[in-house]
Amino acid sequence: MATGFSFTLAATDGRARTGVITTPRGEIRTPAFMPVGTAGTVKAMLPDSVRATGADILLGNTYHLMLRPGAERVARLGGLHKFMNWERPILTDSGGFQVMSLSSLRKMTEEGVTFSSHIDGSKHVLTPERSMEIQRLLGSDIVMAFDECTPFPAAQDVSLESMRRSMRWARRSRDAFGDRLGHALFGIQQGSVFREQREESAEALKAVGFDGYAVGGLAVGEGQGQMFDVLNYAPGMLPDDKPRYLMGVGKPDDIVGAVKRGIDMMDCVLPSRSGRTGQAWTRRGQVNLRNARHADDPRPVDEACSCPACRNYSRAYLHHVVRANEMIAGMLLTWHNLHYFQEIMAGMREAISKGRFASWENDFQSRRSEGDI
Ligand SMILES: Nc1ccc2nc(N)nc(O)c2c1
Ligand SMILES: [Zn+2]
Repeated sequence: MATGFSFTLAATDGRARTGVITTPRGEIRTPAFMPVGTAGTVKAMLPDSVRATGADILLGNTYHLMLRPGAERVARLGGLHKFMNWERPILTDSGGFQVMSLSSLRKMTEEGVTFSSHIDGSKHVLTPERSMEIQRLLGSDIVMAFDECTPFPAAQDVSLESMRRSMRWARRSRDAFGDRLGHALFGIQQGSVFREQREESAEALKAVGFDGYAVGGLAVGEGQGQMFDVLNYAPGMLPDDKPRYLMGVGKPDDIVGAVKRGIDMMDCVLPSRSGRTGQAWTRRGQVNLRNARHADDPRPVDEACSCPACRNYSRAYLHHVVRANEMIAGMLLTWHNLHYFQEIMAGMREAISKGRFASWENDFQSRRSEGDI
């Protein structure tokens, strides 16, 4: 156990939980949503703005930062926190998922993965040991074990072999991580949509021992129905006194459904990526600001929202700057979306602490009309 890192459960309501992860760089209120800062920036946001939306922690990526500007360079410059001017906790993904989704000329062996950079074609290697070294060089507070995200769909035997390799890599990650005081190492459960494989993976991870446990291998195209089917049992296989992190999720109703099933942490590019394409997520559904019907609308995106975009700008203005492809469009809509996602998390934390999650969820679902509003 890494001292200086701890998780305290404050309340549960059904399978939903709320609590606090304490780290030397600050507290993380759970359930927590992590904005994605892939290459050392949450796109279109200043770090202070990210904090203003209510984020306690953000996510960085081993794959992107090792390729550019390079992990050793970031370390020479004082580490990722100083480099990107974010002094609160950072969780870094371990790279395997991004290698498989972004790089070319990949070759996977028991040792690890060799690949060519999607930026300049240069050759690179990622192994559990190198991934731990990169995340240490970055100064990551929460390090993810090096795994293979089993592609979906996968035949049962293919999934089994993939999961078992990830479990061998989890052991190597733990051994290479050492005991970085104040830093945590999270294991990642695999096993696709196969219950007995999820069970075997959870047992293997518990035998190694981690500071937190992620549910990996989901949000890979299986759809919400199958994801929830797995979440109906997978989180419960993981230790209940450690944080449970669902990777790559998701839309607002995915997030609520995951917390309802026992998930404590999530990350997704959705609020920032969709903000850059003119999409606003609101408590009543999605608003596509590209749509001409907003051209003369003096109202804010959401009257009930206190973010700078809703306080100071009309839909007409946002429609204009989106259509004109002005930078402020991505800035304002990213800020609004991240603010709204954090509002969902704050609402759930409060509801769980008061034993009112069911009525909060009912209210959340009833406000959302389908389609554009
Ligand atoms: N949907 C996702 C997103 C990110 C992931 N990262 C790792 N390391 N492993 C997985 O299974 C992921 C799945
Ligand atoms: Zn807003």
